[in-house]
Amino acid sequence: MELRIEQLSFEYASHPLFSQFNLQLGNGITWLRGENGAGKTTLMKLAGGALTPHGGHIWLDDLELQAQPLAYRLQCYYCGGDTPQLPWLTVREVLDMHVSLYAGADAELLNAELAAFHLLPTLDQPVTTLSLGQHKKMQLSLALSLPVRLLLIDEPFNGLDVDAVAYLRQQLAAPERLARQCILLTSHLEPQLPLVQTVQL
Ligand SMILES: Nc1ncnc2c1ncn2[C@@H]1O[C@H](COP(=O)(O)OP(=O)(O)OP(=O)(O)O)[C@@H](O)[C@H]1O
Repeated sequence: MELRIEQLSFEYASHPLFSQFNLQLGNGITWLRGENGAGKTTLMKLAGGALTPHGGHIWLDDLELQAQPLAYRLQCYYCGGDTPQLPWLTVREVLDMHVSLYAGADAELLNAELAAFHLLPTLDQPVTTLSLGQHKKMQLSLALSLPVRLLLIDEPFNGLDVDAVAYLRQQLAAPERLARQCILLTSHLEPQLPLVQTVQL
């Protein structure tokens, strides 16, 4: 599996960020580094199809984002620090929506992740009532269980309690996962994970 970004350009109104930018990632974990404001989150959103490039091409294997945007997006999951997109839903409804969107999603696997993160008691709460750390755990439960080829995780360990950090490290480092998924993560601290590549922005 491979993520390929070629000749990418992107700018915010007053802020050029990427010009003729290239990146190629294979299976396993890539650590995306860079100072505050370097563009790490923006790059992850571009790679996940949440932002549209102003130029260039992005492929996941033979799927080109611009040519097959829906099919491409269904092979990615972006786990960011954003607040809930659909604030009127319960936690269960947010999760169900993802399970029904992603073909092959395994509800039992998702349940196991929710249990590991101690989120089962929260399922019927409005998603807006989750704490920051619980919201992160909900997103991480999806990240760890959805059958996607590309995982994009912004600051995976921020806001997590000690047990959750240890659990997440163990899950991300599982050899079976590293062999089948391309994982791009940002972290200001050394992630202490088996890395295949470090990219400095
Ligand atoms: N929606 C937006 N509109 C305008 N400018 C933006 C927007 N989002 C981000 N930026 C700007 O783009 C630059 C890159 O932001 P981005 O969030 O990608 O950086 P980052 O490397 O993830 O930073 P950090 O390490 O602080 O999270 C920053 O200067 C930021 O102010």
